[in-house]
Amino acid sequence: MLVKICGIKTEEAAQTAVNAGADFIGFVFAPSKREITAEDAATIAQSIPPSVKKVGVFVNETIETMTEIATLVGLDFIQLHGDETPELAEQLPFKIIKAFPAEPEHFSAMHTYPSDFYLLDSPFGKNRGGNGTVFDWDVTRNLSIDRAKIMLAGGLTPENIQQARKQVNPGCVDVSSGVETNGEKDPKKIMNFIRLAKSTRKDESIDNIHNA
Ligand SMILES: O=C(O)c1ccccc1N[C@@H]1O[C@H](COP(=O)(O)O)[C@@H](O)[C@H]1O
Repeated sequence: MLVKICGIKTEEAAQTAVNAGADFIGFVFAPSKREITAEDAATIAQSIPPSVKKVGVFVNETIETMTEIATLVGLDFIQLHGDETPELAEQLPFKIIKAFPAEPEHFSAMHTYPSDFYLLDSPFGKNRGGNGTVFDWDVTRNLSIDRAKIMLAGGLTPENIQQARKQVNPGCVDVSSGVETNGEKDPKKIMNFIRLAKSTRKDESIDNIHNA
C-alpha cells in the first residue's frame, strides 16, 4: 500500500513522514490553510530523498504557473484537484494525479482522463479538498479502474484507515486533516497512519496503536 501525506508545511513534518515510510509528500499550492509558497516548499523538498515522490496540489491553476512551481520545487507529480480538463493534463510534462468526486456519475470520466493515479475524494465539505470528510466507500464497489491506480482520500484517519483499505482496496491512500491536531501535522498520527496503512498483520488494529 502506497501512502501520501499531504499538506506538509514544515521540514519536521516532512522528515517524520519520510522516516515513517511515506511514498508521497504533498504540498498545497491552492487557497487553503495548508497553502505553502513555492520557495518554502523548495527548501523542504531538498530534505526529501528522491525515492519519496513530491506532489504539488493545484486547483484550476494555469499550465504556466504549475510548470514554474513544479520546476522550482522539483515536483514529481502534479495533483489536479479542480475542474481541469483532460486536454490540460495532457499538456503537463509531469506525472498526474487527477482528483474526482467520489460519486458514480463522475466514474465514467476516469476512463478517458490521462492520469497516473485516479484520486477519489469526498464530494462533501466547503473547500475543494482537505475537508476531512469521509464518503460512502461502498460507492467504489462497481468502479472498473485498476485498483493499483486508485488513490483513496477524504477524511482518512489512523482510526478508519484499515476499514477503508478493506472496503476499497486502493493502490494508494492520501491523508491531510486526519494526521493533524489543532491544525498542525501531528508526528504520532503521521507515524500511526503510515504504519496501519502499510500493515499486513491481521492482528494490527486501532486497539493497539497506542501501545506502539
Ligand atoms: O489539503 C488541502 O488543504 C487541500 C486544499 C485544496 C485541494 C486539495 C487539498 N488536499 C487534498 O484533499 C484530499 C482530502 O484531504 P483530507 O484528508 O480529507 O483532509 C486529499 O487528496 C488531499 O491531498
